[in-house]
Amino acid sequence: MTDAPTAPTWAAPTAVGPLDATVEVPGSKSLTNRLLVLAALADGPGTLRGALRSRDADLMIGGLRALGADVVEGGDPGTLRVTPGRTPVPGAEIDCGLAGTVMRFLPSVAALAAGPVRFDGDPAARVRPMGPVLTALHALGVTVAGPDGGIPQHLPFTITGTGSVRGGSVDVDASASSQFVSGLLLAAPRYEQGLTLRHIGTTLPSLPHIEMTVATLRDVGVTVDDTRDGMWRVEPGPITARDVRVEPDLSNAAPFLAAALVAGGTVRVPGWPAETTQPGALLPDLLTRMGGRAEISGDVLSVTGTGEVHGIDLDLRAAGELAPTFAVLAALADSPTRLRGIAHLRGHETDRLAALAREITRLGGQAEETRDGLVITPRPLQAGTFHTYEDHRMATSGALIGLRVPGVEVEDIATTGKTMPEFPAMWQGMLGADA
Ligand SMILES: O=C(O)C1=C[C@@H](OP(=O)(O)O)[C@@H](O)[C@H](O)C1
Ligand SMILES: C=C(OP(=O)(O)O)C(=O)O
Repeated sequence: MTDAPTAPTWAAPTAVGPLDATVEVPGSKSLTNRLLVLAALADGPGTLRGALRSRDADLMIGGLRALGADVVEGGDPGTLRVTPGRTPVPGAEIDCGLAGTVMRFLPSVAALAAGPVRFDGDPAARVRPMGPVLTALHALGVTVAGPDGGIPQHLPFTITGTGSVRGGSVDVDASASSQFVSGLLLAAPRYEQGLTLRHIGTTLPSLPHIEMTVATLRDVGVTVDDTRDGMWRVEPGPITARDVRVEPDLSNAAPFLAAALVAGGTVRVPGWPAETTQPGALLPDLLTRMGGRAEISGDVLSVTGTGEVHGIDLDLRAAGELAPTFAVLAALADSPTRLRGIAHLRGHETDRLAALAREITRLGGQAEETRDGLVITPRPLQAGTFHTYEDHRMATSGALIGLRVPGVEVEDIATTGKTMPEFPAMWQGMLGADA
């Protein structure tokens, strides 16, 4: 196991005392990218306020522009005015970067174009699973081609539409990613017969993210029936243009709130929604189970810790994107932890189960992969490089370990730009230090 970083490292600051910080987190990636897609397919111009500006959001904006939508900043960077193109433009090239939401949400939109639209992304994106969404589009009469013949299972690929999509019924195995379902449902109101989608896999991750898709569709006037488990029916019809405010990204609040448990003291996040479909809604309960105290007062969530962290047995199927934060919390706990239900993390930005096990072990901890998760047994940790594999949540997790363990160097902290470019300054700000 080599320790040589492949990108510059960032010296993670250690906490010198209990925290007392208020951290404003930027807009939700998942909501921003859904609302952008719906705005681009709507019946008139619409506006997003408090939208995330980050690599994933900019890639979504770039993809939608390539498909004919006009997206402009209105005043401040978080205000985006979106004017739909009359029909998606053929001949477009879409760079998905490493964004699951772009590679899984835009093929069903590109299918509405009359002509080819080519998709590609980062080298690391070319191993993320795509097969089920492309097989479904093929079954709905859309031409899908990859470099090797057959239905492609990964980027790159080309979608060639005829100007309209028939729609109808499809079976999709979404056990590798809920985004297969969300991507198909988002464009479905624009399909002639709408869409009936049935999940045929044994497990279904990230159900809150599918509920988020259903809620955002309903908010723009689309009729969705989700009364049967593992089945969704989207009726064809117009998508109403709207002026919407994006909630803060609760998953990106996770490392800051978890910091209160690691360093002791209190971290407050304003703008905490009273109701939300974001999986981060689980944070107050989960952080309490690991030794913190959570309080919601008005729209401010406060988490207070003592520096003591307890191990947990946790099924994170519904909220896999929280797993990196909880894995490193577990490495700093006073008893073992088992994380379950997250086999699909092997297809995230990197194989997160392997990456977390390797990096925790590299610092002297004990973390083992199981079939569907991790078992982490606390051990004293030591200085070293925390490798991040172009994964924003690995980078924020390395910072969290560094609060407690002096001498942690986080490789490529800039990779947090995927969803939170301001992370290094926000982290220093939480510690009361200058960036
Ligand atoms: O639809 C979304 O916005 C997301 C769904 C989830 O994907 P998976 O179901 O692939 O885990 C989540 O992990 C990802 O960060 C965002
Ligand atoms: C899995 C994640 O991202 P993506 O949207 O690229 O799938 C994530 O942000 O944790």
